[in-house]
Amino acid sequence: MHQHCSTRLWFKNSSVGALQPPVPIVEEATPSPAMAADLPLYQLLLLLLLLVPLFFLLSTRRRAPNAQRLPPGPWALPVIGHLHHLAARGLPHRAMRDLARRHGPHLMLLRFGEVPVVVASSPAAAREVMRTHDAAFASRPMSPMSRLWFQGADGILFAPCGDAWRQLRRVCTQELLSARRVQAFRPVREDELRRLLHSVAAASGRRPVNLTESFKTYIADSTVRAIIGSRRLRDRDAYLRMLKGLFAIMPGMSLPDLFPSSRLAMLLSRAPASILAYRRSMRLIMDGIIQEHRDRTPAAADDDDEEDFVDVLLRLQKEADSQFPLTTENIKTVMLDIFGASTETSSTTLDWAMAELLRNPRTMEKAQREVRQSLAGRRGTATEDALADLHYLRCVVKESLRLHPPATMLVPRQCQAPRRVLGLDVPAGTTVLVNAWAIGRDPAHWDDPDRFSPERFERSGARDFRGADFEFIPFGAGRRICPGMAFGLAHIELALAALLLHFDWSLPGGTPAEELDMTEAFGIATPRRHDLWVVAVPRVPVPEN
Ligand code: HEM
Repeated sequence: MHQHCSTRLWFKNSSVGALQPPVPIVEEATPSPAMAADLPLYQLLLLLLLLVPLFFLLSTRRRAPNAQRLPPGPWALPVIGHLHHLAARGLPHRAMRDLARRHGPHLMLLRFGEVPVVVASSPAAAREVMRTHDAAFASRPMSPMSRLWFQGADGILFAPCGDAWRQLRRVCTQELLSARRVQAFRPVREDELRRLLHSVAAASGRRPVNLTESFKTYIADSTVRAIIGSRRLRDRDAYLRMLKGLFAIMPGMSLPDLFPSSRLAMLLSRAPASILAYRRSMRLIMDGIIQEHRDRTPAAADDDDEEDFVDVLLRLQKEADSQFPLTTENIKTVMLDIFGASTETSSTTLDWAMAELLRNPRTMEKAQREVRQSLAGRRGTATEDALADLHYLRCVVKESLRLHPPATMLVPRQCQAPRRVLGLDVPAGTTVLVNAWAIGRDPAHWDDPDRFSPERFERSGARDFRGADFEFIPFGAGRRICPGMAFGLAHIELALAALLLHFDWSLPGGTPAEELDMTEAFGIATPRRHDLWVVAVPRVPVPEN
């Protein structure tokens, strides 16, 4: 399949395809049969050389009714395909937006090594992929490195669409990340928030605080507590380092993933050995956690609301009917999936939101006014009951996710059966990326798209991110939409409200707001290039307990 697609693509974009038949020149150069008889041999050969490609071009055109109409794309090189276009243009979501503007504003076909990739860059194309043809595009590509990592226990995040994924998706939406379970973890969130506030308060007024690091700790500790019931994840820092290293290999850009049919790529690349080493070490940590949970007295996990994710998964493993048993390997993958999907996305969103507020002091003032008026007298701090009244704060979070969706290109999908999308053919097996970042900044759908303006979400009928408005899709849409939205937003809104309530904020050394560097870095959740160092001045005392 790959072979077939890439061959077509190369032909389509090769110089033969690009230089359309210059008809007048061909007509001038085409002699009559009588003339041909007088021509010397080399001129005849030249004529043949001109006519043969023309013949093929016309015969392809005549076959047009049955031929595939593939999405357009820029010119490709042999072997590497379009990778050079990306290498020359900085971060992938920006490079692909720029390429799409010139070559395929809705759909664009690229080739990464051997792998055909379609990029959807408009709300119309995103709607086709994630609503009209949702079932056909609901799978994920399984690259050689993913296969090595999962070894049959695919989990949920990167799992191809099938019965095993469906079962785990149900476990996620109905058990692990249901509204009731998110609510049950409220004391954990509030406790971790207190730690965050105390660490900021301890430094405030005296030295700048690294908020980027504080956010990472807050989200990671709260997520770990939800998963394993304790913040004592053995080898936590080593684990986080491994996760980072793993995500640097996994997004399909290693040599074996770019050339899946090549054994040489597998032999030359260091990725397979790294994947296996990470797999061994990370699963060892998971084994320890699972064993501890199995060894616990049943009474310890008796109360439904006290269960952590591992308790739930082990309970379901016992209860599950035998058609799709929940294997221990699968439980480990789900633990890793949830940790990986939750931590970077939520902490990066918090980081961007605070950075935008610092860069836009009037917006910061307005959000603080709302928070302080609304929370005045309520237990002296931010609690989750109060969040429902913070309409402007919610708009701040939405605007931040519009400008800085952590998953800029969502999570890759794969086309399972050939589909015609907006009049163009997407062959089965094609990887599909949706450029959510470009869609959120598209001037055809957003006024002044690069400006941070939460007010745009205050208007009635404003867009929402729950998968119905395809101009705004930071959590994706359709059957693979993020099931952790409520869990993530609960952390983000609570922390923002509390930080705006208790402190006033400025940049170290009196740096003017507009000089805050907002450059993005390459990373699994597209973080800011530099950590966010800030000065916090206490306004409302942080309660002791
Ligand atoms: C700001 C926070 C977050 C953002 C922006 C985000 C974004 C996304 C996106 C774009 C996808 C892919 C959707 C698609 O393919 O259409 C996704 C999938 C997923 N997310 Fe999130 N996410 C966030 C937080 C979380 C949290 C906190 C959790 C878990 C606690 C989580 C768990 C998952 C899982 C398990 C999937 C895979 C779903 C599947 O493939 O069926 N996410 N997320």
